[in-house]
Amino acid sequence: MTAVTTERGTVERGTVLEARGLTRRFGGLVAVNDVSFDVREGEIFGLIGPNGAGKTTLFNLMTGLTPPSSGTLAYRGQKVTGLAPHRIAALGISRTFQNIRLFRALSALENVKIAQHVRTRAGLWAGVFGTSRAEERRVEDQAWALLDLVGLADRAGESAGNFSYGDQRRLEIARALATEPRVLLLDEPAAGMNTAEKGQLTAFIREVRARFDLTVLVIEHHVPLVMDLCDRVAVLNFGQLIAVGDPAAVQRDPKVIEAYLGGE
Ligand SMILES: Nc1ncnc2c1ncn2[C@@H]1O[C@H](COP(=O)(O)OP(=O)(O)OP(=O)(O)O)[C@@H](O)[C@H]1O
Repeated sequence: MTAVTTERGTVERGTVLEARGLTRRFGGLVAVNDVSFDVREGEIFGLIGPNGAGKTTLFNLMTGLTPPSSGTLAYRGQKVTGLAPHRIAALGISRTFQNIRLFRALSALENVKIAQHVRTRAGLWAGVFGTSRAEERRVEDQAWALLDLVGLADRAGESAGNFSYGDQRRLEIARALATEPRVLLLDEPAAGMNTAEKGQLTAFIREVRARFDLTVLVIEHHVPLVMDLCDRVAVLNFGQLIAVGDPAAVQRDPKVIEAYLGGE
């Protein structure tokens, strides 16, 4: 058990995710190389590293999109490596993507409602038996609440493809939250955001964590944002984990400085 300080105060929390020896090879390239770390319940855990370091591949291993060559990931003590992405999502691990994956022609509201169906009975049976009115109303109300949370309720009827990058990223977060996750993985949430939007992102992610009692993992290139936002930070370089710890200590770590300067 570890003490974690959140908006709700300091509490003792256990380990949510345990990565042990996660490795992924693509031909001769070892994109993720024997990576082990723990993520504690309720923390915001940053994943940084130079381009091509293996950050997205690690998220793909954790969410079942890419099977590991070796190694395991356990979620609350249960091994999840080997499970299909939808099974991992149903256990409570949800994510956004570096390359936004919205249904561009559909409205913001429809995008959130579709994501919710991963979780609802309606999702399983709607195609066969139709959906009950009460269920449909619950899905609709929850979708509106999520759009309100991400500040897009007044644009619920607009096509997602019309939104700015920043708004699309917020809509992606609403979609990820619609699956009622316990762990949320954000792949470069600030990418494409303007300075004002980036400035609001820290408060927004913290609010989302508190509201939904989440554990958050975030891949982010914008170092000031990572340092401000994260409780702990892990650094990947050429697929290997070279540092894990509190943001200030990681920033001072000679191995980390070398990795970043070496890449320039
Ligand atoms: N499906 C794949 N097939 C072959 N090589 C891949 C595949 N996916 C990733 N790679 C390679 O694995 C390495 C790690 O890529 P990855 O996208 O995980 O890095 P990253 O740290 O997320 O990079 P960035 O910060 O640029 O997004 C890169 O060399 C990449 O080219």
